[in-house]
Amino acid sequence: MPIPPALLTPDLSALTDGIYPQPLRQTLAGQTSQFITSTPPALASPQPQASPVPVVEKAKRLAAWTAVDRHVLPEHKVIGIGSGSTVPFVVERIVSQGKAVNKDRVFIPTGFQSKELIVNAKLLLGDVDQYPVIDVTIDGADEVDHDLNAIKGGGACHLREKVLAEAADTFVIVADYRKNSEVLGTNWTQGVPIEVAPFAYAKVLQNLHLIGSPKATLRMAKAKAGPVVSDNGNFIIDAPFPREMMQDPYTLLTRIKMLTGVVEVGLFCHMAKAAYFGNEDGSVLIKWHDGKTEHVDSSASPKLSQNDEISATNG
Ligand SMILES: O=C[C@H](O)[C@H](O)[C@H](O)COP(=O)(O)O
Repeated sequence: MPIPPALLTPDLSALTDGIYPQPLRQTLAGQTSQFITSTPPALASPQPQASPVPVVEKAKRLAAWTAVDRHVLPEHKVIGIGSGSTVPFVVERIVSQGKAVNKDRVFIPTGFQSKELIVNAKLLLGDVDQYPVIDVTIDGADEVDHDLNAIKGGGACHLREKVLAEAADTFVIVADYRKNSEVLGTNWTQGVPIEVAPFAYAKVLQNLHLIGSPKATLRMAKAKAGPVVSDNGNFIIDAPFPREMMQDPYTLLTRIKMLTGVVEVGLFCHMAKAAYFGNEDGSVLIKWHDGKTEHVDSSASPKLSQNDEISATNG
């Protein structure tokens, strides 16, 4: 199986002087994962060659940095951190705001991956049961429509993600240009992620087939025999629906949620205040909840020069 390219690692050197409590346990730093950024292990010489960052990764980073610059302000003390491959860039930008501002903040994860990101960045970790009111949550998405409705759950994290989105005064989505759609299901064709109680999965599947998703299937794990199990111990079903049903995601959400055995649906309707899309040309498109759009051209968007190259440490 090809090893995915390493994601860029935040420069944490400024945060290691003892202001932050040391982790109580060893984390997964150094392991290769699609989602976890960590300091790579020391490599024997010769040093690996730098290779250009793929355009999509730059776009994710631009979206994440721009959103952090605008929404994670010094007065914000409780911050929700979403899941996925765009979110490491959110943490990277927050770390770059400096230890003075970060020492009074607590960060709430949406799952195992974001918990590792927070701990590895030596930021203070909290949980939503301690902090049910969050100043701002920033998260990725699998697809976002013209009304800022989103499909989420490609990484099976949407239950906790929805709780943190709801708990937040401000919920902001960050993504690359591929996620920007008119209608959900256009680019993200594998279906709406649905978290279900394991013992009820067959019944939920049957009911999903009946309400309009004949191809709904249980999500199977890639490097394990059997189904994907969420951070909450549940199964995930992916349910593709026809375009006419995806055009009204709120109605679809309520229908799916009514099925007994469903824990949460990866349709986020009327939740986001703004969605930031990094573009291939270095610009950022911002879609606001009131229908307005804003275009930050490449000359005004955050500069990526310092990290334009990525070490091919996994190569
Ligand atoms: O369960 C996973 C989440 O909903 C992610 O936020 C979503 O899949 C987007 O991930 P990425 O930023 O990797 O596209």
